[in-house]
Amino acid sequence: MLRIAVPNKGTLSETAVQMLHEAGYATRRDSKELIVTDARNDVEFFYLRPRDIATYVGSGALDIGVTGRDLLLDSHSPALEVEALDFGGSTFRFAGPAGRFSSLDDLNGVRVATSYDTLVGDFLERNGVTAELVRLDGAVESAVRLGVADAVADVVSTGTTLRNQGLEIFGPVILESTGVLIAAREGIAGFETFQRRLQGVMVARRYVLIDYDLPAELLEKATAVTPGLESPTVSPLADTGWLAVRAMVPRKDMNNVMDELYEIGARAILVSPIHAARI
Ligand SMILES: Nc1ncnc2c1ncn2[C@@H]1O[C@H](COP(=O)(O)OP(=O)(O)OP(=O)(O)O)[C@@H](O)[C@H]1O
Ligand SMILES: O=P(O)(O)OC[C@H]1O[C@H](OP(=O)(O)OP(=O)(O)O)[C@H](O)[C@@H]1O
Ligand SMILES: [Mg+2]
Repeated sequence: MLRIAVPNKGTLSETAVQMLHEAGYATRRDSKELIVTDARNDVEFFYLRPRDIATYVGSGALDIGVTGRDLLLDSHSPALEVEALDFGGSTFRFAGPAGRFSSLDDLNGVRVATSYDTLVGDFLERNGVTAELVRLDGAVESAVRLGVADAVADVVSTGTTLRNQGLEIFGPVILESTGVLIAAREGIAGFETFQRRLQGVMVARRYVLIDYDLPAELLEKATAVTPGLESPTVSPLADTGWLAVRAMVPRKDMNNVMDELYEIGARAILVSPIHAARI
């Protein structure tokens, strides 16, 4: 039975669990449930703190996990990052009081608060900077105002939390992070099926199906606009001068694609969602 670690709290949890649900797996019914056995799919899910997941997977106690790249690197776990997922994207940055710092070198000799002291320590060391790291559990943006640090290093998404504390980003990007699928090792039995199911959910979210009718002589032009994954499906209409065309297009592009197809001469252009996919 495949043993999978899932975040039980925090930013990654809800989206990760929703993704498992869409991929056809059993999920917990209430937030106190820590283990869910999905016998039909031969998988067992362990709901764990996001920060601990890389440790469980890296030790081999669990086979696979969903966590953040920043948490994986901060843990120094030997777990392998196998795939970037479509959620939990953030940037890891230094920030300080407006105008106080301008470059990484300005951090020499100052106190930097962070919940990711290993990640930040490694970065500073690689760059030859010596700072005093102040390890905090969270809400590190308050550390400067409260006087326990001179600067912070933390996850930035919209930047609202920093702004509200009068802090400004400076220096290089420490890390571009995202939700990731991690594995204890290569070649775990059942891993590929699990991975394909998650990929299927991501594809179903990212793409839509487009159908349209087209005068036959315009097929080449229309194929250039909707090349599909392999190539579009083309079927005859009862009127021999016309074709019906179907292809996948990125959801974010669908309105531009519809406009372009209409201008070329396509009609009856319809878009529908994809509920599930195996690519
Ligand atoms: N605002 C955000 N937007 C996107 N990803 C985020 C955000 N905040 C955190 N993350 C990502 O989520 C992961 C875990 O962070 P999160 O803060 O949710 O966990 P936690 O700190 O353990 O939980 P909690 O904050 O509830 O104590 C990290 O990979 C981080 O990069
Ligand atoms: O750039 P923003 O959109 O403002 O988001 C970034 C904030 O979100 C996370 O905090 P979280 O709510 O997880 O609290 P924590 O710091 O206690 O973990 C992160 O640690 C930042 O503080
Ligand atoms: Mg947090």
